[in-house]
Amino acid sequence: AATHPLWPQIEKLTMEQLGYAQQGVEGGVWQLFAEEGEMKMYRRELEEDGLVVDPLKAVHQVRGATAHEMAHHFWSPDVRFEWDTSIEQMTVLDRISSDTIIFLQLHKRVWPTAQRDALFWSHVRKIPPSHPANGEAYDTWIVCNQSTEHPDDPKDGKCVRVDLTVCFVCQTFIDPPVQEGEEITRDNLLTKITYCSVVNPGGWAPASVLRAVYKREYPKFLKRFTQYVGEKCESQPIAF
Ligand SMILES: CC(C)(C)c1cc(CCc2ccccn2)cc(-c2ccc(S(=O)(=O)CCO)cc2)c1
Repeated sequence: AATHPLWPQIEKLTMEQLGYAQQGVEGGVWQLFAEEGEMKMYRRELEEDGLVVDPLKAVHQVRGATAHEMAHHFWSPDVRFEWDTSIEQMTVLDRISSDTIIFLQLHKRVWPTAQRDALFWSHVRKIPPSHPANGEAYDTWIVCNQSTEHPDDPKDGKCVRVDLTVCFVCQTFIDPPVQEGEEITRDNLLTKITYCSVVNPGGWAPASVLRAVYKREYPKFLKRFTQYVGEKCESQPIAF
């Protein structure tokens, strides 16, 4: 896989997105627009040639599942339909390697906008702790989704292509800490999640509609996804 032509871009963007996700939301740049329990969703108002592109950053923390389990289920094509209610069709155009897939997905139409699709590579990777000394015991996991081209792109012009850059970064902490030799149970797992997305809708869509979709859909999506993974994993052995 390291020889694939996309590899340098995948490597570069994944590490850039990791840095971006780990930046705080201080400084007044980010506007808190939704808060539900541990989940906080921020956005920046940004328009590109009259289109709403509003970068989004959501932070959440959940108990009972690991960063590995969260990232795997976010990346895996096998379970995409179980949690992502915004898509109508999904095709795996290419498997670049065991951790990188090229997806083509058709999203459900959102009235009154035209139907949209997305073609992107999706890469999942674990990042070893950078400061194992100060108790940062577990790996950080990241999924990075980036729009790309592909020879099998149907390009039938039937719908509008969105341009997206998405990253989903998670890290697990053992909280409360367990004593030496004591078994870690799912009750000890605390996973912090940062979800960042910049999606150019790719064609005319009223700012009011897009912003309404953001406000409505994104909080639901992240809550639904994390609940789905928690329920799916609760009876399984813990995958760190
Ligand atoms: C609303 C907007 C941000 C522009 C938007 C519009 C549409 C297309 C559907 C749609 C929605 C609303 C208005 C028009 N079209 C899709 C997405 C989108 C695609 C992918 C991902 S992902 O995190 O990679 C999970 C894999 O599916 C998240 C969001 C976003």
